[in-house]
Amino acid sequence: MTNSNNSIAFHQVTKKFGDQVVLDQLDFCVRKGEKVTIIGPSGSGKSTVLRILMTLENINAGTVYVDNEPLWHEYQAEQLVPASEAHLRQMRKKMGMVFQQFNLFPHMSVLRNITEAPMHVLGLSKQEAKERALAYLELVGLMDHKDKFPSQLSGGQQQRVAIARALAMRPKILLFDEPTSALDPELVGEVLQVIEQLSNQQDLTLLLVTHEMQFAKDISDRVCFFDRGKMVEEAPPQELFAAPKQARTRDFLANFMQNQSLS
Ligand SMILES: Nc1ncnc2c1ncn2[C@@H]1O[C@H](COP(=O)(O)OP(=O)(O)OP(=O)(O)O)[C@@H](O)[C@H]1O
Repeated sequence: MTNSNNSIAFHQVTKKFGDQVVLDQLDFCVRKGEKVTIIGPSGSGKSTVLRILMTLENINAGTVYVDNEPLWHEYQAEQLVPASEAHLRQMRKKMGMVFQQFNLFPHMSVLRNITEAPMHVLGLSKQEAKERALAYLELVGLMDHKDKFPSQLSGGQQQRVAIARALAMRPKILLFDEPTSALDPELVGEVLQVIEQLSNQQDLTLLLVTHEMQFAKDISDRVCFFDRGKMVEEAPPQELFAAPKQARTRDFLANFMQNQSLS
């Protein structure tokens, strides 16, 4: 299963909540530098994939590899054993995540929201963390807002801060969980624009869960359709959207188009 081209690999991963099987012996890979979107109906396990990667959820069976190292396990005497907290801490540094609900610290300025983790997790000095934060604020177009508090920003601006905060940890892999779902429609574009800019960074691996089909088309190298805890179909966007091979993918896309035209 380890393949030096892979950034992320799920090998026969099962995840249950009680009796409910949410991921069902899932096999799924993302190559280094690849930009992949996961689409699929509500409850199909899309966010669970991201939460497992961020070590927010454990798995019941199978193995997850990040950068060719097992995430939820580690090797001891060439045997895979459950991961220690130290191993999980080390692995978490490879990834950053942007959540639907921004999750900024409300009592901290925009700048401090971004400098906290580089200082306390990576051990950067205050000055180094500040320089890094300012560079990413520039990238997301929010330099003028560095001293404001999250409540003084629009949802779109808050999400751009959240992206800068994730980038400031210099992750190899960036995960997005429906980053525009909590935004008013007029604020969606500015966030998508920043993500689109990131999608041009060759060595950054992007994995996005989204209901924005046009966006998935525009930025992805590959789109994966999930249903009932399995990956039903995967293809470059122009193929998957124009000529889905599986009936379940066709039904999902047809339903989606119908809802769009009704709304
Ligand atoms: N902490 C939890 N405890 C119990 N059940 C959970 C938990 N987290 C997720 N689930 C259930 O697991 C299933 C998959 O959830 P998940 O959030 O991965 O779906 P999704 O495909 O991202 O859906 P959506 O598009 O609605 O966000 C759902 O039925 C959900 O109710």
